[in-house]
Amino acid sequence: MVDQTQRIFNILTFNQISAVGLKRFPSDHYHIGSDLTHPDAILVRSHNMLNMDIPKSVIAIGRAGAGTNNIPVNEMNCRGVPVFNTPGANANAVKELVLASMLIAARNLIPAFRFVESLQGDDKVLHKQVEDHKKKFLGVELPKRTLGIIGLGKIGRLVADAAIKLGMKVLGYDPKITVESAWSLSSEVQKAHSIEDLLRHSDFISLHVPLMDSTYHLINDEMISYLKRDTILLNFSRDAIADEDAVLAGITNGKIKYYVCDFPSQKLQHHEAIITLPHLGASTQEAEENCAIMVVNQLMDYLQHGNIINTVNFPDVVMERGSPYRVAIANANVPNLLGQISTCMANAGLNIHNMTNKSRGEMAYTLVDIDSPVSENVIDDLSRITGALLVRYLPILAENSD
Ligand SMILES: NC(=O)c1ccc[n+]([C@@H]2O[C@H](COP(=O)([O-])OP(=O)(O)OC[C@H]3O[C@@H](n4cnc5c(N)ncnc54)[C@H](O)[C@@H]3O)[C@@H](O)[C@H]2O)c1
Ligand SMILES: O=C(O)CC[C@@H](O)C(=O)O
Repeated sequence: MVDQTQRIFNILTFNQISAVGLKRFPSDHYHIGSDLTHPDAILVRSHNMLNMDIPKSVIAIGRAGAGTNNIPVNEMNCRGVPVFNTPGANANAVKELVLASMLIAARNLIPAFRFVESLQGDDKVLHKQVEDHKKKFLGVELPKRTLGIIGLGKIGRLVADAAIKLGMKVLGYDPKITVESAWSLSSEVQKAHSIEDLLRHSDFISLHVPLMDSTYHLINDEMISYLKRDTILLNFSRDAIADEDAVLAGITNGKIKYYVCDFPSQKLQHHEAIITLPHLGASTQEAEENCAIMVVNQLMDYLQHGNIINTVNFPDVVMERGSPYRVAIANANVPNLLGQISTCMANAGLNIHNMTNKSRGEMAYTLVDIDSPVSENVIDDLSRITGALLVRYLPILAENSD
């Protein structure tokens, strides 16, 4: 029996994870490194894990950020491995970059800057060139213009708030909006009847949806055909949410004035109407720290106590410890699993102190606190139940257990 406060957890890191977060792992019980061979958990940002062999030892993945399209979530479902993320922890950073991008595009700042950089001659020549040519960079102001926001989650609603404060009208579209988002959304955000409605009536459009099958090429030729002329399109979500060929055609036919996005590609490079940034949305000191702290706290709570908060594949399940002997079971959401767990424990003469079970789609998760120690045989029996994907015994025996 391994006391969870005594054992060592190995955490494999991909990408640069803020030290402010990493140092929350107590160094006597957590080994952190980028070259560990038998990791218990992986900490990642944007590293592409889709075609990678994830060691069988991995029981959790923590994404220090929002998007999890770089992680094989379905494969992890089959293994009963939760994929954590950090909702909202970098939302303000993205919001600020979206605001900056709207202003940069509205005032033609990139071509204006390039123009000034290209000038040659003394100050007198320079000043003349500036005054002769500045009309080419005539911009527009934001108040009273309409910003259409697709996706009103953690980022979309912050962008909406900020745009309203700048005097813009905001149209929002999010058919899957959560109750929490709807409550925190400004009443000044107008609901678009459809995505076409939003596209037809916006001067600026900002995308804030996750990349999934249903959002792949959400912005395509047809959607671009609905745009007004000279729309400014902002994509700080993911590259594949907008079809690059459709965007390029939209620029050529005058529908799109600027495409500002966080995801460079060869097709998008060296184009006057395209501003790409090197995936900078979450790259602020504050966001990196917030994400790292949040994901590390969530991982530790899961590894030591089995609690689950903020995953993309499991329900939130948190139970205060009612006894030192806890079993955590990640299971498929199928009938009679709880009955089989209880029977297995009763057959072993174990008394259940407290138990919780929740499901989300195909996945479910069960925490059971037992009044007495649980033998390895019982854990083996539980693991053999059809649909039980990952069974962990998490006893805390030390006096000072936290
Ligand atoms: N550029 C960056 O560095 C950066 C940083 C953070 C997040 N992101 C990207 O932004 C995305 C959104 O982040 P978030 O924190 O706001 O996530 P979130 O989960 O809080 O919000 C996403 C919203 O999109 C909505 N949605 C889903 N499908 C939709 C559809 N077809 N049409 C309209 N709305 C739809 C959801 O209902 C949800 O409200 C992330 O998934 C990630 O890909 C990028
Ligand atoms: O980690 C990053 O720098 C980017 C994170 C961002 O794309 C996200 O989805 O949260």
